[in-house]
Amino acid sequence: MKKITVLGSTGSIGTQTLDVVSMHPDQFAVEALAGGSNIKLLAEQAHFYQPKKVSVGTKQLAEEIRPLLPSGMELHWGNEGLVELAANTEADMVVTAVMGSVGLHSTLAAIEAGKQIGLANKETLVTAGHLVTERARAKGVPLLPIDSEHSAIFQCLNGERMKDVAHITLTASGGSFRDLTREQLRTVTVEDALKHPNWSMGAKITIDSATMVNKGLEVIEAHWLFGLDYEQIHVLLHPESIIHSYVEFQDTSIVAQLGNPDMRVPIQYALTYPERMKSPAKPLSLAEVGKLHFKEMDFNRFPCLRLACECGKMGGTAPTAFNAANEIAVARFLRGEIPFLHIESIIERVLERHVNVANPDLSEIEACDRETRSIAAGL
Ligand SMILES: NC(=O)C1=CN([C@@H]2O[C@H](COP(=O)(O)OP(=O)(O)OC[C@H]3O[C@@H](n4cnc5c(N)ncnc54)[C@H](OP(=O)(O)O)[C@@H]3O)[C@@H](O)[C@H]2O)C=CC1
Ligand SMILES: CC(=O)[C@@H](O)[C@H](O)COP(=O)(O)O
Ligand SMILES: [Mn+2]
Repeated sequence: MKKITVLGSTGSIGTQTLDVVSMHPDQFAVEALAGGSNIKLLAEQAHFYQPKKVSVGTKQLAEEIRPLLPSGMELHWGNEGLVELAANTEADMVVTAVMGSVGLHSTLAAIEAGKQIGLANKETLVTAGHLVTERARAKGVPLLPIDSEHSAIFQCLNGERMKDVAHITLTASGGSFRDLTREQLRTVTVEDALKHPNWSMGAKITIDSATMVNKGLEVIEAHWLFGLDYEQIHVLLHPESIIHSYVEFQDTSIVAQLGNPDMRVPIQYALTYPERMKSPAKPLSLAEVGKLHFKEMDFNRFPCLRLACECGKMGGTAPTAFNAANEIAVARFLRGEIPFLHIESIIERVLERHVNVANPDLSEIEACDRETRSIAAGL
């Protein structure tokens, strides 16, 4: 039995991770579950999966959930709760599925405790990729990608040598507004933005997909996961999200990973790696699909992708600032405080002011994250 801890168990990735666990009850057991504010769902999960520890977002929520939990179940809260569940259990793997750079400390704690990481929380690698990958290397801990594009690349690279890779291509659906002009983007609503054409995901990543920030975060994530130069990481528009990403080798051979858009496949691969098991996902029929479409990425239509790549290349605290500005701007958009196009202008203005710190340590990353959030909230 592989013991799994899920941080962010009440979210889109978290619930699908638990679906995968339920599909293979003889293979997986749940060791600990952390949610944020959805205490009703977390309590249900606690009764069903019987984890040893549970954590919620705040002390107040801990008081509210206590009577709903099985008696005697160990309960934690806040960032300390996430760290406790990440490090102090008998889990073999920690699935990092909280949203945002709040996941950084718990990911580092899980690595220090020698846990395998099933990595969905891409913001962690964007905000502090050099620290996370250095600690994972030092501890001999694998970072197993859950993000669909990175899982695809990981699968394409199986048994290959990195020196044979010419470049990789991350595919992008184009998001909710892919057919709109920039002029039309001025008046789009939150409701429209939350309708992703292919994937059902949490609110923040769905907005990131519409701004193309998601692909920018994924370029930086790929840089750290696969140790590739930014010039070797390409992005291609592919509206169907059937080819999840691909690798081109020095001899011009291309190896791609395909499937219907269903996150349970990459989640399960991270959990079972290097083995494969049956999945409830619908098998892909290329005959039914008929045609696939591709288009060059337009960096003027999607300026956030250009900004993210520039920050990635710059390194230091630039990606930290990019990520923090985006997290605040998206939260403000979702609350109805700013129009859609202000997400990118907030990121631009934050970056204009940003003073880059090269090779930052954890406290410098935290300071940049905190200060950027405060600036972005005031713009
Ligand atoms: N959804 C997807 O298909 C994909 C997601 N990802 C990445 O996976 C991560 C999760 O995404 P997704 O599942 O969509 O997001 P959701 O918003 O659906 O879920 C986020 C989870 O994190 C919890 N959470 C949020 N803030 C805190 C906090 N401060 N403390 C503790 N828990 C917290 C939420 O709890 P609660 O709801 O109880 O408040 C919820 O369980 C993101 O980094 C995203 O980029 C990557 C690829 C695909
Ligand atoms: C499912 C997944 O991995 C998301 O990150 C997805 O990639 C979003 O789609 P686009 O960013 O391509 O719209
Ligand atoms: Mn993705």
